[in-house]
Amino acid sequence: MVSMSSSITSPRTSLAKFVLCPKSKPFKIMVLGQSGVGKSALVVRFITRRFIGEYDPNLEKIYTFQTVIDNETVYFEILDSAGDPQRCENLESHIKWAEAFILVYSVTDKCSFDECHRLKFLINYNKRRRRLASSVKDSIHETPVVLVGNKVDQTGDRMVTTEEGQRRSKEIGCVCFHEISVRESIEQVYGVFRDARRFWRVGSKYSRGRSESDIQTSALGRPLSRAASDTTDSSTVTATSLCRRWTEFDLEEEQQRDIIRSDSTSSTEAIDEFRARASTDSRLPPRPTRSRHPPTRPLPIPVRRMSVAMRGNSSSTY
Ligand SMILES: Nc1nc2c(ncn2[C@@H]2O[C@H](COP(=O)(O)OP(=O)(O)OP(=O)(O)O)[C@@H](O)[C@H]2O)c(=O)[nH]1
Repeated sequence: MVSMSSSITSPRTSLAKFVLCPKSKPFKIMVLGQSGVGKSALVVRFITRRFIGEYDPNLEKIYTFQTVIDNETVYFEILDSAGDPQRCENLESHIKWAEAFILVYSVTDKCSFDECHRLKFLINYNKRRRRLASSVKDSIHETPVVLVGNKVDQTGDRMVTTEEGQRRSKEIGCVCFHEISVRESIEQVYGVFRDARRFWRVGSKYSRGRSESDIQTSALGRPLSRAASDTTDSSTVTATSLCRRWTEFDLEEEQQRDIIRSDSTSSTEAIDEFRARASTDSRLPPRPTRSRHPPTRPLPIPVRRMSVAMRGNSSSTY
């Protein structure tokens, strides 16, 4: 159990609080995932910088917290959804409330990994319905979902590989993917919230009227990737086995590299295969016959233009 009564509020009271202070528009983020994956640990670590081992699994709270991200003060409202999301009655209304999501699984629990698929579907479903009801401008703004594989410190118990996490992140359309240990590293935890905020910011700028190409460059291209690695300190560098972050852009790049790699390793096989195909033992299927003189295209029927002498006519007769 953790005592954070001063910063814990219900959605309604916290909103009322922020209405009184118009400058502090909160950034509403929801942490979702199966029970026991470390959602409360993640949120409390972000807020207090401490790892607290045990939490009441039935406490569903909104934490309000203020910090600086990219030189900007951000007022977080973090909803830590509690317990089993399959039994949570308010899940859909909570999803509608949030502006960004952190979808957590434990790398030591395959079920929690599979659950992310369902939860992402639920997010899409509820957000899409909401967008349809709102303006066209809002509909451009996708809600960012960051996929997080937690408990990488438990190396012996790992059931989900890094590659599976990367692939899943791309399949279900998350903006980026992190593997972290809430227990081991505050920097990794901070990186998750920072990216959620960054992607949300890019999306909201987009919906305020920036061109699509601008957004793609800054959200998935070099500038943002570089910005993320700017803050990479020694702990993040040495912890490549413990923590890595991938944007969709990075994944595509890695896939392309894989393709090149696989091409180069199988080059001799490819040559052999080519040679085999080049053999004329008449077992190859016949090529489709192509006529020497392809049928000429029918010429367009000439359009006859008729000039009508209007002289002497009154146009009003038409
Ligand atoms: N080894 C390890 N254990 C962790 C880590 N993060 C959380 N835990 C432990 O995992 C257990 C569950 O953590 P919680 O934060 O309560 O998980 P939750 O997702 O909030 O669970 P519910 O409240 O039931 O939804 C606790 O015993 C934590 O101490 C981690 O990074 N490494």
